Order: sequence, then structure tokens, then C-alpha cells
Amino acid sequence: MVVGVEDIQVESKKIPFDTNELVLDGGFPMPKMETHEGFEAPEINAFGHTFRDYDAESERQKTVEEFYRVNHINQTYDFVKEMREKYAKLDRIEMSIWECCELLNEVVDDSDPDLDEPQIEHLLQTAEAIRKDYPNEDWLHLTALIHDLGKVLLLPSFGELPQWAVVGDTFPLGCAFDQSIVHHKYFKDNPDIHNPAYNTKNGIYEEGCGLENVVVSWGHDDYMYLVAKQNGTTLPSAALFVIRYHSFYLFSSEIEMVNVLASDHKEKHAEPVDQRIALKDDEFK
Ligand SMILES: O[C@H]1[C@H](O)[C@@H](O)[C@H](O)[C@@H](O)[C@H]1O
Ligand SMILES: [Fe+2]
Repeated sequence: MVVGVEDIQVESKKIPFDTNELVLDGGFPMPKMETHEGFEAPEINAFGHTFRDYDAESERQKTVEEFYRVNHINQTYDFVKEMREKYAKLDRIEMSIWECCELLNEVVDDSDPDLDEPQIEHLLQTAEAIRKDYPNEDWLHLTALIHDLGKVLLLPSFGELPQWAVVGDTFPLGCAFDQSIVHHKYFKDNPDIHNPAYNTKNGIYEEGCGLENVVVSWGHDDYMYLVAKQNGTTLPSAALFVIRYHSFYLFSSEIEMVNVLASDHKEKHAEPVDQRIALKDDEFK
């Protein structure tokens, strides 16, 4: 039977913002763009709000706030130590990168105020957007594609961890919780605040000890870093840094915690990506 075009039902996808017709190679329509430091970026998210607005009224806001409440109560210094040790064994399952991307078709991230779509879309959109901005940096396209693969920790074959132990912004443990952390008020119920050793600005860390020596809340970033590193990835160390710390938002704000970074490390890693990629791999350690 020949089916006429008029018989075909095309599923129309709701896009609640003005598109300016730009469609990336991956086939994703883009909302209206604004230019920031030479890069084009959308002005608003799919819900019509500015990005990373944790207070804008919406159903999504409630889910995200509840996520951070539970996350801030349960991420403790001892919990992170235990998880790092357990997951560094990499004794779960073997698969290709694309098989792993496909697993994220099942995963929605409760911590993200800007997105409630399956995570595979986020991987592809990130990789395509970076390919557009940095067409010659193929390592960065790959880094973008794999940066969130650690979210498979939510699935049964990886231990089915709860959302609070997998997603969301990350923050240091073993020192005072910085006021700038999203929904900071929920740390009042975190057991670590009763440990006086953890309650000063630098806590258990020596000034300039280096970020890699700081215990950072456990989740998909550190897990994917361990997977890439221990599988002997050939990606440059800048890629490993991006994977490991892409949710560490304190890093981009001028906060006192950066005092724990070694000064040379601070200079190199605090630069925007386009300056960083100009550094040779061995300079980036
Ligand atoms: O909600 C998001 C999400 O979990 C991202 O994967 C993470 O990297 C961000 O830091 C966080 O804000
Ligand atoms: Fe992430």
C-alpha cells in the first residue's frame, strides 16, 4: 500500500520560545541567541526562564529544591571517601561509549532547573554546540559528549544510586559550606557541620594544597573521571579536568575556597576554555 504524505503523522515537538531558525548539524533547533564574549548562547531555557535560576516559580523548581535538600543533608566527607574507594574498583560492567550514551535515554536529572529531557539529548546538544564554537578541537567535542556519562550510576547495573549521590553541583567537604552554594540553607542538617575540624574556611586543608587533594561531593563527574583515567584515556589532561570539575561551580566565583588551590594551578585552570586549550598538555598538570 502506498501511503500518501497526508497520512503520515508528524509528531510536533513543543518549543516554547522563539527560534531563529538556526538548526545545528545534530538537527536541534536553537532558541533566540545572544552574543557573549564572542560566543552565541541562548537567552532562556526551555521553560522560558534564564539559566540556572533556582528560585523561578515552576513545578520544576520544587523538584530541584527537594533534590538539593536531600543532597545537602547526605553528602558528607565519610560518604565521599567510601564511594571513591568503592567505585574506583571499576568492577561493574564493560561497554562502548555509544552503548553508554544510549543508557542515558532512560535518565532524567532532578537537579537541573533548565532541562527535564532524557540526558542523551543533553550529551548530543553539548557536543554539537561545542563543535560549532571550536570546530578544530576534536578532543573537546568528545569531552562534551562523554562529560555526563557518569550519570549511569543511577541505573541498576551501576548500583542504582539515588539522584542526590549522582547529579547536581558539587562542593568541597572537610571545610565550611560556602554561602554561594545553591540552596545553602539545607546544610544545617548535614552531620559534618557538627565536626569542628570541618567548620573553618580552609577546614582540614592547607592553603595551596591543590584542588585534586580536596574531597569534593560524590557524583557523576568524579566517577566518569575515574573511568576515563583508569581506562588509560588518550584525551588530554585538560579534558580530564573538565570532566572531573564541570559541576564545581564554586570554582568560577571569586570565593575564599579558591585559597586552597595551589597558585600555579589557580592561574592555569581558572582561565576560560579557549585560553586553556592553547596550553600544551604537559603544561596543564
Ligand atoms: O543540575 C546540573 C546537572 O546535574 C549537571 O550535570 C551538572 O554538571 C551541573 O552542575 C548541575 O547544575
Ligand atoms: Fe554534569
